[in-house]
Amino acid sequence: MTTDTTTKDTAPGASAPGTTVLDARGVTMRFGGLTAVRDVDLTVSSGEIVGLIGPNGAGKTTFFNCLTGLYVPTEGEVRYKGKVLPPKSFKVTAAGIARTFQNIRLFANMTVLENVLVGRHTRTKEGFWSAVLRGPGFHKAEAASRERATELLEFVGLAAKADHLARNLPYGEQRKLEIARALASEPGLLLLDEPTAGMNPQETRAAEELIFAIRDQGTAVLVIEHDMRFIFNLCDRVAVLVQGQKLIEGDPATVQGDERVIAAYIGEPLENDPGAAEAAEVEAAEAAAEAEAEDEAATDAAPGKENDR
Ligand SMILES: Nc1ncnc2c1ncn2[C@@H]1O[C@H](COP(=O)(O)OP(=O)(O)OP(=O)(O)O)[C@@H](O)[C@H]1O
Repeated sequence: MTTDTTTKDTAPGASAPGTTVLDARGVTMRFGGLTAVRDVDLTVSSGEIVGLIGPNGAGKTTFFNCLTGLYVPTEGEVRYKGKVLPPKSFKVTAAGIARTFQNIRLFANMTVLENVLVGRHTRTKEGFWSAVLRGPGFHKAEAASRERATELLEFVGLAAKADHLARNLPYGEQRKLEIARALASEPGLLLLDEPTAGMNPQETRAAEELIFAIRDQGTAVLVIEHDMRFIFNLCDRVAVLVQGQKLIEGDPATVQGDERVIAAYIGEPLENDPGAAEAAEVEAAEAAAEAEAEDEAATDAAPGKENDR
């Protein structure tokens, strides 16, 4: 299987290179007493890949949900191509923002091609149910949609599997199919939530190539990922969230070398960290267990000790 990354065509939703497509300002999201995202600013421009990283629970997915209409931010504003986003996810998709999810959400019993066709429903007069139920209106629009869907499957390297059921695809290909389905809505901004989760190194490399190709077609990309090597290799710019706040934003080399980022990832307790006492307790228990194991090993290795195995 190969990914056709040679095409340099411009994507239908693309803007001129360098145009700001996403402009999030002061985004704050509270759940009761918990502030999951606090006062985050972020822009993404056409032709750019931006990474959003941070330790578990840092607020990355919550921030994504604020960009896609799944959540309405408690405070702040999100603009797409200059317009404030509508507070409904299907309207956000229609406006031009598409996403994939941390947990793959395909129609497992539909074919690969049908999954992409469903992704086109925001771009056809026929709605979602028409695509699923194949009503009369569907057949009219089908030819054009089918052609575009086939192009997208070629683009992601799945054309040969168009008639396979989605559930029969290997994991890496299911992720590619999710991306093809997201691209079917002709986005100007693609949000990828952990696109390489569960992938082997080969699949990760293929995903990287695919995302570069998407960027090269003029689509802006914002990606959440825990695989640091992947993110620093892929992104033009990286923003780091820690405890809901943006710690730093910059080019990969700057972010990679920042001591605060390293501290956040290795779990160095922050000042007034409420979890610091528990972390110290766990650390002490681990050290004690390690010392005990070392003592046992030393006793076992002592000369004259009978080997009882
Ligand atoms: N719907 C919700 N209701 C209440 N709390 C929530 C909700 N969604 C997220 N949270 C909390 O907000 C915080 C941020 O969670 P979020 O999932 O955005 O982090 P994340 O950076 O995406 O984490 P991970 O890398 O583990 O996916 C966490 O403390 C989480 O428990």
